[in-house]
Amino acid sequence: MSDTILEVKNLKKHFPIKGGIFGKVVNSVKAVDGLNFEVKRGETLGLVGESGCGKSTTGRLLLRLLEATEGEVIFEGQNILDLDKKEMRDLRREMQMIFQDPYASLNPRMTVGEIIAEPMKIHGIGTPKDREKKVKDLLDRVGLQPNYAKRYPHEFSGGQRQRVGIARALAVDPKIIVCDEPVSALDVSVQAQVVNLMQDLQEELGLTYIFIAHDLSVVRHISDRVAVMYLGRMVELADKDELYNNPKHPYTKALLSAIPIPDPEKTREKIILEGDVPSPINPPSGCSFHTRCPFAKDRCKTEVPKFEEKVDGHFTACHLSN
Ligand SMILES: Nc1ncnc2c1ncn2[C@@H]1O[C@H](COP(=O)(O)OP(=O)(O)OP(=O)(O)O)[C@@H](O)[C@H]1O
Repeated sequence: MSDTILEVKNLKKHFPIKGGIFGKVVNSVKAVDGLNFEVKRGETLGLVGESGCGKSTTGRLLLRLLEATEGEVIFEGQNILDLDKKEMRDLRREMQMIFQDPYASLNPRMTVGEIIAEPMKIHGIGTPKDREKKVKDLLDRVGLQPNYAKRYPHEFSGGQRQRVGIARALAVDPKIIVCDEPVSALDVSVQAQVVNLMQDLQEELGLTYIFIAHDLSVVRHISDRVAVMYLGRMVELADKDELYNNPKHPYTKALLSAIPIPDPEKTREKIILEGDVPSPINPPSGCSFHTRCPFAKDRCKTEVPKFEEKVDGHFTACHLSN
């Protein structure tokens, strides 16, 4: 079995912007603009970056909940963007998603048991009795009482609802789960419990996670490797300790400047981000970060830096890093 479970090549999503009375396409939002990376089997790849950099769009493209404008998403050797509807429906079993807002993503009119059983029903897995048993097992596995199956989402706390969301994702025995800000809406104390549960499940079931989050401390805790996105592109990707201890891209350095370092002996270069994030409708030429980069040179204004492996496993897209 290959070590790589997912491979992404030149992935793009440009949302058209229509204008005028004829609704002609006048421009586009370059939400995702040429991603190239791999996900290793059994790892957690963290995906971070400021609001609007394209994290959620990337997550949705990987599961083909959104159609890509260009590129390839290769899951276990097969480009999923080439699959027809039926083939894609079968493959969805292998790839699930956990959402940020566990309340919005759970149907309030269905019992928790029905919610968790629904993906199994859709994929024609088991008899009603098998499903009932699996629901109870799953509730137990995510730390909820099996008799909660009869209750409705509004009867649960935020943390419990997210546990239900996790149980629903696990119901079809997926290999990979895209977790889109799964703990951002929860209280800090509950966040740790849910993250720990996710780590235990990963170990038990050999799951692969893509973990999207704003919070760099949470990402550091759960991830094996971390990728940093800026305006639809990846600017840095490395093992988490390497990324947090030795960031190479000025944008990563700026993001990390804001979080405290656990080791008081160490200091971190402070890089202050200037200005607002430019629009993904008309991103800056060259390196799209050059308008906010304190080190930008002339070359950065015109030449798009390649996303390259500069040292073993440490990728950066910056003309100035080595
Ligand atoms: N359906 C859509 N139509 C047009 N533009 C969109 C659509 N969905 C997302 N966008 C735009 O694409 C860009 C990337 O959005 P995305 O939600 O992927 O970012 P994000 O990094 O997940 O942000 P956040 O952390 O705030 O969720 C944003 O500029 C957003 O406004």
